[in-house]
Order: sequence, then structure tokens, then C-alpha cells
Amino acid sequence: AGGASVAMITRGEKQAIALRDGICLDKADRQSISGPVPAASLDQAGSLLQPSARDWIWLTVKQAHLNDAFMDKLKDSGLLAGEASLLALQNGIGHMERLEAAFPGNPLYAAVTTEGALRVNERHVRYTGHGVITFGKWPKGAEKDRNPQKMLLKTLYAAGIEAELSNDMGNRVYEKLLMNAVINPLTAIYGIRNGALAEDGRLKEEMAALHAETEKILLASGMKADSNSWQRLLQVCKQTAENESSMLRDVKAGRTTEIDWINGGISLIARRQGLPSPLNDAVTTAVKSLSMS
Ligand SMILES: NC(=O)C1=CN([C@@H]2O[C@H](COP(=O)(O)OP(=O)(O)OC[C@H]3O[C@@H](n4cnc5c(N)ncnc54)[C@H](OP(=O)(O)O)[C@@H]3O)[C@@H](O)[C@H]2O)C=CC1
Ligand SMILES: CC(C)(CO)C(=O)C(=O)O
Repeated sequence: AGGASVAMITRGEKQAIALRDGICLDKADRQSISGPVPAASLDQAGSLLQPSARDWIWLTVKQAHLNDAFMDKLKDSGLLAGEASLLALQNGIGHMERLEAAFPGNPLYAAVTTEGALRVNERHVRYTGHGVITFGKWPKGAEKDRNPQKMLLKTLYAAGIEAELSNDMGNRVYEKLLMNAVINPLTAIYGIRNGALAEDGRLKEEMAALHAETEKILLASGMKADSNSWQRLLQVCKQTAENESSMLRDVKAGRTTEIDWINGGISLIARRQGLPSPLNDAVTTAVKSLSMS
């Protein structure tokens, strides 16, 4: 893609074999079937790649997957041995600090995206919404050289992927968190699509209350004030009206949700700031009880 060689790393060998046979990507306008994708399981990654400082490792697992066992496997894989850059695309918060602690020798980048994708099965992905990937060095101001970021940006554009650089990813992560902290738990609790949230008067009041509490906590923690954030939230609901949020999908599939790193993360910040967070606490408990039922 864009002149760069891309390889996919999977959990198990069976998934890698399926990818090596080719993946199918559904787009809104057409179906494109790509050729075989170089792939290996995390255990076998060394047989596929000889990592160098010019490589980028994109981390696209969920927050719950980023546990100590996973970090150890990633270390053992050797993928990060050559000082490759690590780019993390998770929603929520807490992961960057854990990655900083686990991989102090690798350049670390945070990313947020408004792109949407849904895995149908091991070889089949549906593109659910065109968006932008925003990425930048983590922590802020830690970059010695902006050339690697600029090269990646150029490569993404050449591959037809819209992207932008930011030198204030902390703020971008908070802005995305504010959206996810309102839409994800409420759609999961009420079992509705994103668009339905902003169409009902009572639900809109609940959204407004959760938005106000969350915004206050994030502002106290350093997020820049944005007088349009409520309008942007309504806009995201409209733009993704037909989507089931990732949290609703996780609840329906009986998977661990990202609630601990979204609303749970906000409650943690609130405690550090000495602020109350009753609504974030309540939706965290409610979503957890749904995941267990
Ligand atoms: N999908 C989207 O549209 C968007 C997603 N995000 C964020 O991106 C992150 C990923 O989301 P998404 O792609 O939807 O999640 P998925 O659950 O679809 O994909 C996560 C992948 O990680 C793999 N994985 C988990 N553990 C390991 C492991 N130990 N070794 C190798 N592979 C592993 C899973 O494999 P397995 O299949 O075996 O479980 C799975 O294929 C989340 O934080 C999400 O919030 C942000 C914006 C949009
Ligand atoms: C923006 C939103 C709510 C789109 O569905 C999302 O990021 C998610 O579902 O996790």
C-alpha cells in the first residue's frame, strides 16, 4: 500500500493462513478483493519480519487485549527489537501510559480515527464509514525528528487513506473520549443505533447530562475548551446514524467492552481531580452488568 510493504500479525496461525489466502473488503460502492496478505501469528512474527528502526507497528487490538500477557508476547515476538515505531489506535485512555512503561526504547505514537470498520469474519471486513486518522508523537514534545511521521503521512495518502498529523495528541484523545463516553454507553444500555440517541427528547437530555459531566472533568484535566463540542457530538450521531456503536456490538456478542477505559477512565480522572462523576460511575456499572448478563 502506498509503496510500503504491509504484513498482518494475528493471534493464531489459522487466522494467518486465512489472510495469506486473501482478504475481502466491502466498501459502500463496490466490493474489492485484495490479493494474498503476508501474515503470521504473533508467535511466528520473527519468521516474517526482520524489524528495523524504519518500521511502523500498528497496534489495533482492543483495550482489554492490552494486558501484561500480551505485552510480554509482543516483547518476545522481537517486532519492536529494532526500535520500530509503535502506533496505537485504541479508543479510551490508559493504554498510552501502559505502552510507555512496557516499551521505553521505542518511539510511541497515539492515533485516533473516525474511520469505521467492522470485521465480518476472519477474512472479511466491512468498511462502515470514511474518516480521518490523526496521529502524533506521545508524549507531546517528545519527537526528535518529524521526518518519520511525515513519511508515514505521505505513504498513507499514496495508499488513499486520509490522515493528518497533530502535535497535541493528548487533546485529540480527550476530544474523541468525550464522544465515546456519551454515545457508547448510552447506545449499549438502550440497545439502539447511534442515530436514535439524538432523535428522542428524553435520551437527548441524558446525553446532555453525561456530556456536561464528562466535559467538566476533562476540562479540569487539561482538555482545551471547545464551545462546539455538544454540536459535534450530535453531528457524530447523525453521521454514524446507522452504526451500532462498538460497545453495543461488544455487549450483544458477549465480549468484554471498553467501558473501563472510557467512562471508567473518566471516573478515575475525576477522583484524581477531586470532582464527582456520578453519571460516569453509573453508566460504567450499568454496562458491566449488561456484559455479565
Ligand atoms: N472498528 C472501528 O471502526 C474503530 C475502532 N477503534 C478502536 O480500535 C481498537 C480495535 O478495534 P476493532 O478493530 O474494532 O477491534 P476487533 O475486536 O475487531 O479487532 C481486534 C483484533 O485484535 C486481535 N487480537 C487480540 N489479542 C491479540 C493477541 N494476543 N495477538 C494477536 N492479535 C490479537 C483480535 O484477534 P481475535 O480475532 O483472535 O480476537 C482481533 O482481530 C479499539 O480500541 C477500538 O475502540 C477506533 C475507531 C474506530
Ligand atoms: C464514534 C463511534 C461511537 C461510532 O460508532 C465509535 O467510535 C464507536 O462505536 O466506538
